[in-house]
Amino acid sequence: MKQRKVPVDEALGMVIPHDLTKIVRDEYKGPAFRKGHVIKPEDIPELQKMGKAHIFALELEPGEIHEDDAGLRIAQAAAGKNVLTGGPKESRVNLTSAVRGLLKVNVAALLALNELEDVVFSCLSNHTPVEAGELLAATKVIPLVVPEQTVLDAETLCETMGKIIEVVPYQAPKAGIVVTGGEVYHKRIKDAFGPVLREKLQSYGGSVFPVAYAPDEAGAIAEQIDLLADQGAELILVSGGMSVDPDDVTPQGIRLSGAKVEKYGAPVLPGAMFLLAYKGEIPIIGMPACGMYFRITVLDLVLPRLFAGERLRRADIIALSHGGLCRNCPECRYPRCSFGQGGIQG
Ligand SMILES: Nc1nc2c(c(=O)[nH]1)N[C@H]1C(S)=C(S)[C@@H](COP(=O)(O)OP(=O)(O)OC[C@H]3O[C@@H](n4cnc5c(N)ncnc54)[C@H](O)[C@@H]3O)O[C@H]1N2
Ligand code: MOO
Repeated sequence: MKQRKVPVDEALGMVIPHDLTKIVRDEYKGPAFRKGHVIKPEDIPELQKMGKAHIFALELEPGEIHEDDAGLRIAQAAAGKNVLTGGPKESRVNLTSAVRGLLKVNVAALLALNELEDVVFSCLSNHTPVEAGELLAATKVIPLVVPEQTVLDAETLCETMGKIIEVVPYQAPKAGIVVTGGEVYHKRIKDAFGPVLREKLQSYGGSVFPVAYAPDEAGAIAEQIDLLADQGAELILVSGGMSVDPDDVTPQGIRLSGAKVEKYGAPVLPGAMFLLAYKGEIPIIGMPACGMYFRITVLDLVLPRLFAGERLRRADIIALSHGGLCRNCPECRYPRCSFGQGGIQG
């Protein structure tokens, strides 16, 4: 790269090669002059007021690439399904989501990309639920000019290791709910769990069968699970009876329905007594009573992934331990917080 230093008062008609940022009394004001701006007579005193005695005209050598073009090419190489790339802005390129869904980060490829000299790619944590239009990631190169080989290496990496990020839209499985507990079944108290679970399922766009009820008997719980499965439920939540009382028989009921347990006990708080099983292809969740009392629980880490079509295993539940402790903030800002954002899961 060659840079020609030109005194500002001789720069009339020249092209500003990159954004010139104005800092007023230590306050960042954003670019005063955009890259590509052609200097007009009235700009010269303005540039001098900014303290610029010279501007630098940039001449790229063969095999070199400007930061804006490099950032754009890396962003385009990294963007998987449902990820949009914007134009370079102050030399960084933002990647946003085209849809509502689950962000998937190819963690191994992300780390390899950031190993490349002068490349930075920064993103939200793996498995973050995101909205359409939401900022997912940003990328840039560090110097003003990089060897084109750096960009070629980034492009090759995204071809061989896979795209860095994608967003999987939520599918809309038909879901069933079995509310357990003799006190509710015998109508001694009003069901407060069913409506909470129904609303949560519907928030991902799913349709929900009418809530089924069962007393604290494993056989009766299994029967309701079987009935829902026969009716075509593709996901079943079973509430309550998940703890250590003698009448907490929901895990037994789930097993009795023929479901195979992946994990009973999640390293997530709230949600420790959570259970995930599969009856054939149908995920069956045993949800402890905390799901009724707390707005955000383990269910909010697991449901978006099930709605995105993931088959979760024991190891996936164990991986939730990193970031699995809710701070129980006075004002909940989930998912804009560390809950469920360990980021180590591949
Ligand atoms: N000694 C221990 N006690 C508890 C433990 C433990 O490990 N050792 N774990 C605690 C944790 S963590 C949780 S979470 C809860 C788990 O509760 P369960 O899922 O077993 O909940 P239940 O016993 O069925 O109910 C608790 C409470 O909530 C009421 N309930 C339940 N379902 C409904 C409903 N559909 N509508 C209205 N109210 C409902 C129920 O009547 C009970 O009062 O256990 C901790 N304890
Ligand atoms: O399953 Mo419980 O969340 O730890 O309250």
